[in-house]
Amino acid sequence: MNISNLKNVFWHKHYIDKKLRIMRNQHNAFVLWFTGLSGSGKSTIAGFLEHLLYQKKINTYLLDGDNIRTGLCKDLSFNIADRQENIRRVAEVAKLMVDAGLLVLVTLISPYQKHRDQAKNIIGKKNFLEIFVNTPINICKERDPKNLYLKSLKGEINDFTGIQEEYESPDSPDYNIDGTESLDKISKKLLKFLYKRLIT
Ligand SMILES: Nc1ncnc2c1ncn2[C@@H]1O[C@H](COP(=O)(O)OS(=O)(=O)O)[C@@H](OP(=O)(O)O)[C@H]1O
Ligand SMILES: Nc1ncnc2c1ncn2[C@@H]1O[C@H](COP(=O)(O)OP(=O)(O)O)[C@@H](O)[C@H]1O
Repeated sequence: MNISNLKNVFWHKHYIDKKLRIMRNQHNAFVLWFTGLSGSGKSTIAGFLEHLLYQKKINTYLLDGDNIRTGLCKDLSFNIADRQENIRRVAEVAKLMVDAGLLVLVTLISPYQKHRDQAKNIIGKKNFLEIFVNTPINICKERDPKNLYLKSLKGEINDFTGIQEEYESPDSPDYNIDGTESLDKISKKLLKFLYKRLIT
């Protein structure tokens, strides 16, 4: 980023702010950043959890990697620089959504700790929870609902996470999900973890 672009730009503080929105929503707003291998269960778990939260009248939005890559990030590839830019853009959007009073669920592979830390810095440490969907790669390969592991093993994809490209497990995630447990068990435990954090 060229800092000089911001020389003549001034932040405008608006009257309706996060504090007022949180008061009206009656729950806190922050980001749950789900990271894990392809096939680990990120989208399924976040979607299941969002359904439960909806029933409890929690205002949410789910930013899903595959979906975001059809619009906001459709110009980006899977090389390291583009993955970083993908994560940066999603972090900026998530930050706005937190300001809008939402509980934001982000599901991106986000394979590098450095990029996840950058997302945390953009969003703000107190509004960011790193959730590791910890599923062994052999199980992800067995699941392979989109045949992406198969394609990368056949050489049809050459930069697939976990095959040609690395996945760095989080150093110290805020929450660890055993991705081999049932969805029901995973989401009940997650709800319990979230409960006190959602209270205003
Ligand atoms: N080369 C390569 N590596 C990893 N993933 C690939 C690749 N090519 C396509 N896909 C599909 O893109 C989804 C991951 O996109 P993300 O935006 O989450 O990736 S990243 O955070 O920028 O690394 C990923 O979705 P999930 O399987 O849900 O994780 C795949 O469907
Ligand atoms: N806890 C779970 N137990 C069994 N299967 C699961 C579980 N979570 C996800 N799955 C299945 O695994 C596959 C990959 O899940 P998905 O949510 O698409 O992963 P990701 O978003 O990390 O790529 C899907 O077919 C999904 O139904």
